[in-house]
Amino acid sequence: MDPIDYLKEKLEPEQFEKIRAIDNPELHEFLAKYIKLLNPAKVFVCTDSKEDEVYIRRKALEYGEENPLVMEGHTVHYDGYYDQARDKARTKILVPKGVEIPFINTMNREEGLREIHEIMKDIAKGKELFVCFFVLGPKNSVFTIPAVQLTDSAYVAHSEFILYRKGYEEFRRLGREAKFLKFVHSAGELDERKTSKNIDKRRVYIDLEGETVYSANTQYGGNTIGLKKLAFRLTIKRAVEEGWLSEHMFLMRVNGPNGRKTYFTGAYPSMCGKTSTAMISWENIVGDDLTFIVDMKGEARGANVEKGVFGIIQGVNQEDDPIIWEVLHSPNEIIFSNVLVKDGKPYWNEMGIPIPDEGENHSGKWWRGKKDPEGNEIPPSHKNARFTVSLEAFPNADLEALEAPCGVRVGGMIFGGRDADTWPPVRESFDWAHGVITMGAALESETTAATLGKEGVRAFNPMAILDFLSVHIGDYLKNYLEFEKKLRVKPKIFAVNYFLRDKNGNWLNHKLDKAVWLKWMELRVHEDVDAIKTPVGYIPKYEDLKKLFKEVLNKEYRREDYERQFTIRVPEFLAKIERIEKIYKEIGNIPEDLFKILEEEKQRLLEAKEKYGDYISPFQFE
Ligand SMILES: Nc1nc2c(ncn2[C@@H]2O[C@H](COP(=O)(O)OP(=O)(O)O)[C@@H](O)[C@H]2O)c(=O)[nH]1
Ligand SMILES: C=C(OP(=O)(O)O)C(=O)O
Ligand SMILES: [Mn+2]
Repeated sequence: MDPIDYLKEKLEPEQFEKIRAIDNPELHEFLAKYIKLLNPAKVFVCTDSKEDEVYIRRKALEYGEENPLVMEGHTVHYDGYYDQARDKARTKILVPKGVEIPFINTMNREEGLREIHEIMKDIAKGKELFVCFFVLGPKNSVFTIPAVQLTDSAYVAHSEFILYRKGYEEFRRLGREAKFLKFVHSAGELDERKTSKNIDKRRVYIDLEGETVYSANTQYGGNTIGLKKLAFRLTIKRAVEEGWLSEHMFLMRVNGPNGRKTYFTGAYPSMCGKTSTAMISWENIVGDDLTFIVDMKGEARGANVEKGVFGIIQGVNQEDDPIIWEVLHSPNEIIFSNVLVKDGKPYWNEMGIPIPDEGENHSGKWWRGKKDPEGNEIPPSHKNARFTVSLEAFPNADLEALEAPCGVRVGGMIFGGRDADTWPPVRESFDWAHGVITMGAALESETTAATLGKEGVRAFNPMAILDFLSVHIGDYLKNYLEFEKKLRVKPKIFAVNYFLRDKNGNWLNHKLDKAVWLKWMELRVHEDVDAIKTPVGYIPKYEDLKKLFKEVLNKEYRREDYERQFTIRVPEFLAKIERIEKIYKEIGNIPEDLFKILEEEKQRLLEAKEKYGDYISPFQFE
């Protein structure tokens, strides 16, 4: 049967008309195929109208995937107890037979498609299926990528309305021209708490060839929100093929002297500080997770892929995060996930106020001391509990930059991770290639609760992107190195580390110190301050930081703190280079420059060691 005829027969006339209004046979074919396969009782098609959005929100409550909280606009959603993070093991990139890509969990495409289609057969039986249209990036711009999402979860659809720009009209405008991404999701059978029941059949399969991602038997946003980490795999591939950058980066404005606005991107692995950095009260957030960077007339221009925040709530407190705190306590449209609820109010770990001793959380009815089946004590909220809210709710959002069709000029790019013992808090690369290789490609970070599995293990994570990489790392790095040649004005590249510890495991920095590093980087982009040359890049001078600590945080910054934080740890740096070299040597197709640049860094470190010893005070280099 012709797809359009099938849709006419299956959908109610009002819904069918919405589909018919989009002149795109490829879309019709896709919809017909998956509506047939998933076999829902009912289909709802979302246009860009307010009513359709309200309908989704209402359905999330009606179907019990969300429950209202006392504050207007607030709801709570729970994911299953074992469905609280990204499932790396069961997330696979589908590739042609025989193809293996280093570090990437791949599967033979035909086999994967067969398996997922089997799992998804009749999976939405008895449920309502939502068909939603969005765009990645600002509308009608060089960044725009249209996407269609099928899901039987009103929670997923609701999250997407908060996080992405509506795209129905864009599909109508583009018609057959739309080169769109496709997402098919089903939460599968739900239990009495409305959480996915068949976790053993949880799958996230990414079909690069068909630009389609399938997600089944899971609800956690990192596994299900199509336009977020699922689309990211597809856009990385497009970017590498087309010569631009699709990155795991926040995008923010740092306010310099005399009203100067400088935009920065920052790539840190999940749970390593993207949202907390972009949210610093006196700077301005444009995005907190995903950024597209293209060259335009020789400038690197960045745009937020999204328009909302799916942020980690643990640790959000009134003192360090006054703006998020205020937003979370105002009648905005917010979905709280996997938090503790008592008397209709949400609570989370480390929120800086007393938390009730019982209530409801991701484990069901909860009381202090409750243990899970593995014997672990269950905290009030899950470590990876989140809030979902639109950027419009934030007084510190730079909404003009958010919607700018040409994006904003990127002045600096930052790489960072959880590193207890090697990298200083902030440093600047000698040039683009030095930054790309020694800061981006050499990034390591301790694993976190954002993915299932053991936490706190140091892991190779180039550009904070390893979990999402869909192409060979060599091709990805070549594209990065090539990108520089398109640029007349090059962003400076920096590395940060918020997570240095002393021998007793105490942090060497406060959570807000990052605000100072940002101001220093802003000055460096414009060469307003000098810096100290070390074997691993430029680091700040003590006097400049002392002044900034006073101005930004009204804090005294002691010489001994500076010295401890910015000591160049030669043995750790050398060990790291060795680990990184070994990793890259074991795989082919790596740009020669990578080994050359690492070797040069090693030689500089060895020379310094000869002269000053293993642990070198920053004052030695002045
Ligand atoms: N010790 C320490 N923890 C931090 C710092 N910045 C953020 N965090 C914590 O790191 C976790 C993840 O931060 P978030 O910004 O949400 O990470 P994202 O996933 O990269 O967006 C939160 O629990 C924060 O409280 C910091 O400077 N120092
Ligand atoms: C949604 C996620 O994003 P992040 O932790 O990077 O904010 C995730 O990693 O699942
Ligand atoms: Mn985040």
